[in-house]
Amino acid sequence: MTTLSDNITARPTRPYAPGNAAAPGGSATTAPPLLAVRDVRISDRVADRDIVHGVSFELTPGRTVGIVGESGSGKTLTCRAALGILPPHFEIGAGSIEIDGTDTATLTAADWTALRGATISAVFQDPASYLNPSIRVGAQIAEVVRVKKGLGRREARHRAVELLHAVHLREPELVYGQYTHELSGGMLQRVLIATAIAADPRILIADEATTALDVTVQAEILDLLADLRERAGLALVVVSHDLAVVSQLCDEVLVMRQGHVVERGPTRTVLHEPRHEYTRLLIAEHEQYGLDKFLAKEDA
Ligand SMILES: Nc1ncnc2c1ncn2[C@@H]1O[C@H](COP(=O)(O)OP(=O)(O)OP(=O)(O)O)[C@@H](O)[C@H]1O
Repeated sequence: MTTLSDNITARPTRPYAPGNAAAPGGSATTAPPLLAVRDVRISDRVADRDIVHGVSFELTPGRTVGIVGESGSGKTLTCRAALGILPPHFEIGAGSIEIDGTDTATLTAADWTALRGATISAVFQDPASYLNPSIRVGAQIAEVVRVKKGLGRREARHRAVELLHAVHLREPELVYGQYTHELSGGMLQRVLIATAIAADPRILIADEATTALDVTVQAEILDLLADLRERAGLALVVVSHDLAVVSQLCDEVLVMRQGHVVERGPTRTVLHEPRHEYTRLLIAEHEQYGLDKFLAKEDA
């Protein structure tokens, strides 16, 4: 069976060379950033206050940036800004976001609709709330393929089954015909990932995508994301409050607190030699959850 990865790698994309991708922080690189977030400030117009006070990062194909920090620190708003889906009374007050070289400030609503799914996509926590309970999950994926890729019904169905296979769901034909209430949390998260990658995006934002899952399923989903990144050159933004998740997946990490990036750098450096007191606190809090294990693995 043809897998998603086969299909994605077969299409002409910018070259992805794991060894020569940009060093975190953006030094020597051949690939221009797919996503460039430059000193973005996000404000709440109703409350008349700034919520995010200047976030910057660049993401090239095959690379992963992690955003960690306490609840309410602005991680999700930053992602929503990159997806063009800020809540109604929020706005980007300063800075810029470029997706594949295009300043998103110039995009119309129709441009955004075309871009989302096809270039930048996202997976959030609580997959059930993003899927329609009364439509078979496979049909929901097929619909994305039909609308975004312009395939006919039969091809879209075939592609949806391929995608279910690509996210390592066993018996994808069977899963295709199931409803959300028939699937476990881990299966639903895989279905949501399949939906998110259905139109072959180049950037995938995973915002607390594994938070609600038990440890084993979480590890499987993280492996799946890493696999998609390696095989398809996906660029990933991983938002998590869990440093173990970040240490496993991310090349670079931003630590946010109260809307500020208090520390950023290569993941290993930040986690091994934290400079900011808040990062040290986060690390201390996480030690009991097995962060040591991942750090040891990276050192090996
Ligand atoms: N739709 C909204 N309406 C009002 N306030 C909001 C909304 N979305 C976010 N906020 C506020 O903006 C701030 C940043 O929220 P954001 O969701 O980005 O935080 P976060 O770092 O992702 O937190 P968490 O880890 O809990 O998801 C918080 O104070 C939050 O209450």
